[in-house]
Amino acid sequence: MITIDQLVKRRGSRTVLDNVGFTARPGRVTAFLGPNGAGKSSTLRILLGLDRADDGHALFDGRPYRTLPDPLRTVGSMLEGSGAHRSRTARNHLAWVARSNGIPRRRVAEVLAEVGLAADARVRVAKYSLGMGQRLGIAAALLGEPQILVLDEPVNGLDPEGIRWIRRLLRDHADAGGTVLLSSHLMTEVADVADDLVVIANGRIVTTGTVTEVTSGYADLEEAFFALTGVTR
Ligand SMILES: Nc1ncnc2c1ncn2[C@@H]1O[C@H](COP(=O)(O)OP(=O)(O)OP(=O)(O)O)[C@@H](O)[C@H]1O
Repeated sequence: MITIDQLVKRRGSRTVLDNVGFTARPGRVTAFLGPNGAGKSSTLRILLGLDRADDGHALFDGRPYRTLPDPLRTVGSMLEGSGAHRSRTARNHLAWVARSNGIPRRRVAEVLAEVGLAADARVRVAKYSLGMGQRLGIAAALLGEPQILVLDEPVNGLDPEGIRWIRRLLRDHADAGGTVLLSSHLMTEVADVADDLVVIANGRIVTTGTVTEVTSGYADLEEAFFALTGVTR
């Protein structure tokens, strides 16, 4: 379970997160949705201990990320692509992440197969397409077999087959009892896979609920998104 409570983040005189609060529950795919600059990455960075909040809490099963005894086995995350050095191969990168987190080496081959990168495991990351980089980032997130997944824009750069694949992966993870939180700036991208939506605009949560609850009363998914976030077409 992910609990975000009254999160406040200021940058200079600007409040980029204004009392942001929501939960992401086990067995559910929760999509964190909002236009560019709404505050999604800022929230996820605080959740993952990469940035500090000025106020509020962001917790995994009641604990901040920094205090988790075995973080990669509890939470798998991906922010801004793979995070791998360009001169490394996918295999080297994952082996390094596994080694530095006490994860058995056999997991490297397992996750490479799971994300469809086995044949490209010895290719340097510099030669990867955007979609392959996303797959590598997801492979790293899966290494520790975590119960919770936090993924920032995981669909970004994936082709239609890749999008179908990630939706299946996230659905299966939640169906197996996992907690999945993913961010997106496109309602149409997540409506098929998400159970719950959390919509943010200008640093404030504007609505939360199931996909049906959030989109009812609107002509279509895009209409709902534009109306809720105040984005004008
Ligand atoms: N390091 C930073 N310094 C100053 N302002 C920042 C910084 N990072 C983010 N911001 C500002 O905080 C606000 C929220 O940005 P954030 O990246 O969290 O939005 P987002 O919803 O993730 O958008 P996107 O979909 O474009 O990634 C924006 O106005 C952004 O300009």
